Amino acid sequence: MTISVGHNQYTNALPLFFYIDYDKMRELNISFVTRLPAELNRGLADGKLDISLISSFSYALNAEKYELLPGLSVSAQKAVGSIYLFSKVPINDLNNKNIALTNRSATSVALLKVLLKEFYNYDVNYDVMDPNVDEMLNNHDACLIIGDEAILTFREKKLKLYSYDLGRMWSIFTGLPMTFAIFAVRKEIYLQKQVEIRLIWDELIKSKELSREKKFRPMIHKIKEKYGGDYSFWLDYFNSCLNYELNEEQMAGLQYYYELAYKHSLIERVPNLSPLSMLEK
Ligand SMILES: C=C(O[C@@H]1C=C(C(=O)O)C=C[C@H]1O)C(=O)O
Repeated sequence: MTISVGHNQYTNALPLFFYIDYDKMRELNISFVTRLPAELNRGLADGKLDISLISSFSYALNAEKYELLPGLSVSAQKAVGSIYLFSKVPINDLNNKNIALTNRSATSVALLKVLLKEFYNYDVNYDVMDPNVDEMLNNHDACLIIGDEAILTFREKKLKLYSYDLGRMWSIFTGLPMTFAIFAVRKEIYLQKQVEIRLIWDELIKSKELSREKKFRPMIHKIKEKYGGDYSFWLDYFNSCLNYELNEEQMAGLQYYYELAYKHSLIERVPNLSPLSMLEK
């Protein structure tokens, strides 16, 4: 039986995947499937994927079927650099307005709803759309875009629109980091395939550590060919904005996010946040 691993195609996730030994994985019948976050969330929930980087919000919706892997996440200490609310008007004028949401996210969509309800007490009309800023703003006052599209939009539009980094907003209001994505494995697969899941986890941890040791240099070289930008911009993104750990600090941020999502009826219960301890080194 092949094990299908979900690989997030956005640049933010690259440090977790860049140094994986894909030849070794293939020999072990482990295949990597590259998709956008919303597709990975669906794939793991439907059982098309066995283990995946998924939106932390999606974990809350399916926690009874999943196990959480330790030591891996896509988090931001403060500003995240790729999750923006772009707005025609200042955020203080967004009450009762229309906001378009990217259809590629789960965590950030719920995070925006939490932030605008809990800390601004706004009522907002939301519509989910493809992440094209011009189309989104055609009929809406603001839009939420994540990932590579957000990085490129910020670069092009930053002088014309108000932009709000959701990681920064979360940090200002709560003093906590925000965890956007985590690694989950389906419980039934974990029970059958503990050895292989452990091997995959080792590779992900190795990739995370090597990426940091090499100062993200080889991967930035590749990213620049596709997206431009200079080394210091991308280094800042990987090094200062993003964080790939899942330690107590990230867990505290995630726990509070879930509590607020529950308070505002976005999830039915706050999930249990206990990563698989047997996997720890
Ligand atoms: C930092 C990011 O993290 C992510 C945000 C996600 C979400 O909002 O559901 C899911 C996975 C990550 O890609 C980003 O996409 O910009």
